[in-house]
Amino acid sequence: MIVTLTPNPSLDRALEVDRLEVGEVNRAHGGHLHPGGKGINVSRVLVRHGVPTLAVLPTGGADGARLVEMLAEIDVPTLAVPLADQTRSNLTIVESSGVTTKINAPGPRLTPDEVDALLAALETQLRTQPGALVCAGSLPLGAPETFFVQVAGLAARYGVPFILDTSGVPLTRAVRQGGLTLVKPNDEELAELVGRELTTVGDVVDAAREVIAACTRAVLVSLGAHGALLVLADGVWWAGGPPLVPLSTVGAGDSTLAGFLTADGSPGDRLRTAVAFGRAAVLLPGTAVPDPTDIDLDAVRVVENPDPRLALKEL
Ligand SMILES: Nc1ncnc2c1ncn2[C@@H]1O[C@H](COP(=O)(O)OP(=O)(O)OP(=O)(O)O)[C@@H](O)[C@H]1O
Ligand SMILES: O=P(O)(O)OC[C@@]1(O)O[C@H](CO)[C@@H](O)[C@@H]1O
Repeated sequence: MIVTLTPNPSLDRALEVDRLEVGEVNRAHGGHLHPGGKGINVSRVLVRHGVPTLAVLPTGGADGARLVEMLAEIDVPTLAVPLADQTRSNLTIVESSGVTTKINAPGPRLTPDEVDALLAALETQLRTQPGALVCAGSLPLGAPETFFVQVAGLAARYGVPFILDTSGVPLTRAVRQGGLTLVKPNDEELAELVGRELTTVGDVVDAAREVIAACTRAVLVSLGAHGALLVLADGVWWAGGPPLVPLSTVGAGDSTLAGFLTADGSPGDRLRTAVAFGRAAVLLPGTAVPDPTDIDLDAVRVVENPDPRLALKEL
C-alpha cells in the first residue's frame, strides 16, 4: 500500500488552442477536466497499474466535493479532510505544437486547526505501516514552510519510507532536516535547491549527491524531453528515448514517479519503467494518466554511468 499526501490538490482544467495569442481572445477547440495535484496523480497511476494506494487530501467547497467524486469514479480511495475554504482549479493551455502553459492558483487558506487535522488524518494511515508515503506538490496558504519536516517526523515515527516531490522553500527545509528515502525534483527544481545552474550530467549528479549527503538514499531527476537520471550513493543511471511531441506534459513527472514505484528489479530497470511511464503520460491530453497498454519499455534506452561531460540537452 502506498499512501499519497497532496496538501494542495486541484481540479485540472485544460484547454486546447492552435496557438496561444497572449493579450488576445483565444478560442479553444477542446478541453479536459481531471482530478489533479501531484500526489493524487501518483495514486491515479498506481490504481491503473493495480498497486494499492490511498490519497490523503484536504478539500473544500463544491470543487472539493467534485474532486472527491471524480476520484471515486476512477476507484481511487481517498481520505478527505474538510476545509472551510475552496479547493483550487489549475488551468493548462496546450498549443497544437505541444507547448504547454500552466497557471496554478495559490489554493485555499488553511487554518492552523485544519493543518493539524490534515496531519492527524495522515497519522491514522501511517499507523497502518504502509509500504511508502509519497508527499507531492505545493503547500496551500496557511501551511507552515516546515510542513514536510513535520510529515517526515511522522513517517520516521512509524518507520514508513518517505518520498518527496515538491519545490522551493518547503523542499529546502525538508532536505535540511533529513530522513527522506527518495526525492524527485526536475532539473530546474534541483538547480534551485543547490543554488546553481545545472547544464551537464556531471552537474546534476554532483547536485544529487549533495542532496543524498544531506537527507536521502536516492534522487530521481526528471529532465523533460531528455529523460531522467537516477542517482544513488553508489551509482548513476540515465534513461530516455526519442523526443515526443507532447499532447500535454502535465503530470508527466508524477507518472514517472509512479512508474518508479511500480517497478521491481535493478535500479536501471526501475528507471526504464519510470521513464516509460513519463513518456506515456505526455502522449495523453490534460492530466490523463497512462494505462498498462500505453507503456512502451522498448522505446527507452538505459545507460549506466553516463558521461558526466554530456550537456543535458545532448541526452
Ligand atoms: N517532450 C518529451 N519527449 C519525451 N519524453 C518526455 C517529454 N517531456 C517529458 N517527457 C517524459 O516525462 C518525464 C517527466 O517530465 P518532466 O521532467 O517535464 O516532469 P516534471 O517537471 O516533474 O512534470 P510535472 O511537474 O508536470 O509532473 C521525463 O523524465 C520524460 O521521460
Ligand atoms: O501547484 P503545484 O502543487 O506545484 O502543482 C499542481 C499541479 O500542477 O501538479 C500536477 C502535475 O504535476 C497537476 O495535476 C497540478 O495542477
